Amino acid sequence: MKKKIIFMLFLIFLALTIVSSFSFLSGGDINNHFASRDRLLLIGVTVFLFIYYIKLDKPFQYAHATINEKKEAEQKSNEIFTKPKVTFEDVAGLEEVKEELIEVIDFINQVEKYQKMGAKIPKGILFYGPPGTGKTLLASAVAGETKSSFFSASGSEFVEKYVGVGAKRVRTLFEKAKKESPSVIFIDEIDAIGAKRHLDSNNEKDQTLNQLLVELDGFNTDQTVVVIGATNRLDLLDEALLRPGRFDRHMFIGNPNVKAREEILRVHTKNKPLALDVKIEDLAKKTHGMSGAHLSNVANEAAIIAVRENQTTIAIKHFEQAIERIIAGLQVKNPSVLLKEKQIVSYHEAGHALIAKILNTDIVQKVSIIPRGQALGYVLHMPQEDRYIMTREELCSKIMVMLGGRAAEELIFGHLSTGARDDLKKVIDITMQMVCEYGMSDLGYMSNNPTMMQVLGQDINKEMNKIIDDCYEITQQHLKTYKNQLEKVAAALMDRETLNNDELSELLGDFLDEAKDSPKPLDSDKEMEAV
Ligand SMILES: Nc1ncnc2c1ncn2[C@@H]1O[C@H](COP(=O)(O)OP(=O)(O)OP(=O)(O)O)[C@@H](O)[C@H]1O
Ligand SMILES: [Zn+2]
Repeated sequence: MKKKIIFMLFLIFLALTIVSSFSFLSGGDINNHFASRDRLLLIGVTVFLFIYYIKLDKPFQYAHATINEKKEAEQKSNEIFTKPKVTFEDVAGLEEVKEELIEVIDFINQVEKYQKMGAKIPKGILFYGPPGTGKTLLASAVAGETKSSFFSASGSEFVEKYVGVGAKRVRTLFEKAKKESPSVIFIDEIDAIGAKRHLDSNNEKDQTLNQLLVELDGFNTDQTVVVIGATNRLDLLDEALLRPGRFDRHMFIGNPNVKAREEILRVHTKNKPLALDVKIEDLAKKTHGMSGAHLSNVANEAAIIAVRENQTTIAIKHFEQAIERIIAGLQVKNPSVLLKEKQIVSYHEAGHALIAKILNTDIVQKVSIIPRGQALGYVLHMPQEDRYIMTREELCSKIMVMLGGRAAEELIFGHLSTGARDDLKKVIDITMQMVCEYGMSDLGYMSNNPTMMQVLGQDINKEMNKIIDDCYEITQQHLKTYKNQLEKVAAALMDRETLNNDELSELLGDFLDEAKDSPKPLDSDKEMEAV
């Protein structure tokens, strides 16, 4: 309204200015003092009205919008919470993680019991692992099991263009969660706010992260709020976030093995009419490398295909079509390539595990052919004790374990594959240190000094190759001697996809039964050896 009036006034004054100028140009009296002063006044007022109108139209309005937008951004989403009905029964597989979470659940359910003993509630839990593996599902199951209020947010929701808004939203979220306690706050994609703070220092993001840290440090013991963060990239997170008292419990949520895939498929076909020819065990075998989300998709797609074909039940062919469709979407290789690759990876990992057993190096905690990150399979080692000093023999043993994969492939298939790339990188790193830092070669003492390294380049190479060749030969010998065992382990991996230390020992019988210690719970200190 105001804008309109100003605009009208502006038009009137503009018209007056034009008329007066016109009369002046067409021979009005130049010396008329009043007329000339009036004209100037007219022009002045017109210009003023024009500027006022423009200002009213643009910057004022923008400022207004900014405040509104900012307010809106502050209030956005995260006050909404639910009371999930999901329980651990709906989460298939992931037994180790569920076991660890039971402790947290017990804590929430019986706070007083723990408080009496002066125990503090575990505040921050971090789920990490590939997408679609059930991190969100698991977090809502924790809330479901404890009848807690469930606040779900995504890290990216906190990333705002206005400084302070993200931080304010974090604060409101925690305030609300405390009010609705017991609560579980789930922050997906936590790396969006919790990424390392160095390089691209972004004021708004830093403020948000700082606020999150303040909140994590800030609850009292009488407020039962558990925060679960999830990320696909643990390595991106700022260390401050991972410190004790904050997100100090890290749980890897990986892709399911064959048994877990079977269970997930059972969960997702529970309420679907299946034809008699559907064998879930077989479907599980055909879906190697898929995540829980893919499997839930397979079940849904199969149902859709069956409906489209006017069937009353879902048959195996519908599942097969669904699997093909999802595999095509994933651009995964066709099943026959997949099978061949699975075989190579099985022997490769079996090679690592067997050599580790023979040489009695670190405890093999788990050997698996489930893809993880870039790796097609992996062996998890658990150092037997904290080591600060290693002998030459021990370093050689480490190298041999790493070469075990490649040696097994060569022994069984007669050819080498690209799968040992990461192993070789690590082998080269260790040998380089042995030669150049620890003086463990015929070159004797030498320091890691660039000039010396340049002069001795060729010799260093020769010494390194000598060590690697020697180690490789011994590794091959071992695998030849224990080829039966190698085949046993590889076959078990083909079938079960993961073996823990006990299963491995059982499989190998009395064969060098040295690794008696039972596996310890997962933690981030373990060494992971990629294919
Ligand atoms: N272990 C599982 N048991 C049953 N269903 C599962 C499991 N894992 C995944 N799913 C199915 O996949 C869907 C997606 O899983 P969810 O959103 O929990 O994965 P996520 O790990 O949080 O993924 P992202 O990292 O992409 O956020 C779930 O809703 C569920 O249907
Ligand atoms: Zn390997």
